[in-house]
Amino acid sequence: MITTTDLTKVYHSRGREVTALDGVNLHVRPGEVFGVIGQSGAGKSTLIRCVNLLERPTSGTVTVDGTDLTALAGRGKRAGRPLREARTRIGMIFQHFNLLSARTVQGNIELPLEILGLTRRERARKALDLLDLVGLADKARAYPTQLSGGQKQRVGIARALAGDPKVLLSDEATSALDPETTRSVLQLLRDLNRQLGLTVLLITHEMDVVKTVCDSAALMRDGRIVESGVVSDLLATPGSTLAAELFPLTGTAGTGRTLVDITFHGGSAGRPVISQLARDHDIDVSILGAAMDTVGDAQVGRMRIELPGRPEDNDRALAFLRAQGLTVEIPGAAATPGVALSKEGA
Ligand SMILES: Nc1ncnc2c1ncn2[C@@H]1O[C@H](COP(=O)(O)OP(=O)(O)OP(=O)(O)O)[C@@H](O)[C@H]1O
Repeated sequence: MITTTDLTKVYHSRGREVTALDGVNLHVRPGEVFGVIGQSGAGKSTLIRCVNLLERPTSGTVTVDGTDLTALAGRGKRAGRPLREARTRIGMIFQHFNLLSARTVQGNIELPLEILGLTRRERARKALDLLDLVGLADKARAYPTQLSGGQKQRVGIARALAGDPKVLLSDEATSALDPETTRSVLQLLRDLNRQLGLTVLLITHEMDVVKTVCDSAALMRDGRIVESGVVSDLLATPGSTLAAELFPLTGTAGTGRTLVDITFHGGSAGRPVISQLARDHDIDVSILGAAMDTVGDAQVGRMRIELPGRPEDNDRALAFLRAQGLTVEIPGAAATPGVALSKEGA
């Protein structure tokens, strides 16, 4: 649904060149929620602004729903008609909502519909339908200042859906919201994704957002995508940075002992594997840390355990864990990226 090929953006600022995007290849499949995560300055905002050509990339291409946007003329407010039309099919929501304070909620949602040339009656009907969809049917006549942050973002979402887009871009849409409101807005995005088949590309600096709502994710650093894939595959990939950051584990091994990181997913998350390991192999297992959560619809988790003896003394125990369908890693040992993990440039 969204493909970027060798996307590069170089800014020229005060006689200096800043490479914000450095050959980004991204592939977002139809109907998925795809999260791009990275620290401040990694290039996330630039990427999302290049995807709908608010910024024109220095080189590379952006294809959305089969249209090569980079082949269409203009950019930002000076976009030519074909690009403007293509952009009406791409909705966008923002961290600070970007609502017009002088317009009512309904007036804000009607704005893109005015640009699309709908009649007053058509606009009103569509805006009220959209308000219903985002759970704000009773706020049509309110002004943005009378709304909470979560309600403002719901209006932003309704406005973004006015052009019946197939794609929704979200630029840190929950970063200004408290945790509970964040959860309800993410749930709304998930519902819309399922109900309307909407493809969502979101950027965030919060791992929790990826965990809660994303089917796939990419990690950005210094303008490059350093890791990407389906979240559940990443979790099962030894050496994945994203997996380690989604479920951070701490704890170091005592001398002559073996640290083991185990990832549980699918059916294995509910089985008493550790007690069986201790019983069947007659060893003492120390649990140093664990994190269980629901990713997408599946229970997943990671656990760091310590076994007596060195790794070579624990071959049978490690083989037992692998035979249970678990992903097993010895921290510090050389990682072998699995096939599910695409490492750019590798
Ligand atoms: N208009 C601009 N002119 C010059 N440099 C820019 C411009 N916009 C972004 N940059 C630079 O490009 C790099 C990537 O910035 P970008 O805003 O895309 O990162 P980000 O990951 O979204 O960070 P944040 O989460 O802080 O917004 C940074 O070094 C930034 O300073």
